[in-house]
Amino acid sequence: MVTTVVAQGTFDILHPGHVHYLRDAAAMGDELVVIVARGENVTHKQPPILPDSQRVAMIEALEPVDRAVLGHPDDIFRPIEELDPDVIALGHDQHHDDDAIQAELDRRGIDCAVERASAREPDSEEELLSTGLIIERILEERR
Ligand SMILES: Cc1cc2nc3c(=O)[nH]c(=O)nc-3n(C[C@H](O)[C@H](O)[C@H](O)COP(=O)(O)O)c2cc1C
Ligand SMILES: Nc1ncnc2c1ncn2[C@@H]1O[C@H](COP(=O)(O)OP(=O)(O)OP(=O)(O)O)[C@@H](O)[C@H]1O
Repeated sequence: MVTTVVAQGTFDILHPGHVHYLRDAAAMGDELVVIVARGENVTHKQPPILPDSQRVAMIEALEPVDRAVLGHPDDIFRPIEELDPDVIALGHDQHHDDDAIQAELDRRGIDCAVERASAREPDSEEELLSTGLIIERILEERR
């Protein structure tokens, strides 16, 4: 039986931390589907610069990813119901509460584990493993 893993995030300006996360998530099962957050739903930090369709296309082009889909506008569990994954791989710093997600999966009758992916640390002082930090660097150096 094929096991499906779901990863999710904004993925605005791509960097090696994203690749690490998606490789880690892919290693948790046989196929990896990525739910890309709608820009309108990214309210806990600055919204993405790049449009939804461009972020989906870039994630789908990455080697560990089998499929990328744009998230639902109102109900983040709707795509999960449709995809029926075996594992949800949360990013190491994603603000979602693991137990709350597990409780909602149970409530909806979805048999799925919730795991945390590992973090990748910068391998040099110059490396920027955060979209927010890349944008800060651009604003500092390209005014
Ligand atoms: C299990 C799960 C499912 C999600 N599904 C959606 C979705 O359908 N639509 C959406 O806009 N965001 C969805 N999100 C939220 C975003 O992927 C994301 O967590 C957040 O908006 C972006 O912030 P981040 O990149 O800091 O994680 C989901 C998150 C989780 C944990
Ligand atoms: N250095 C990293 N190591 C491992 N995972 C990462 C790293 N950076 C981002 N991720 C993961 O990639 C996913 C998408 O990240 P997101 O789009 O929020 O980018 P980000 O670079 O963390 O952005 P920002 O720093 O602006 O919040 C999240 O699940 C996050 O945990």
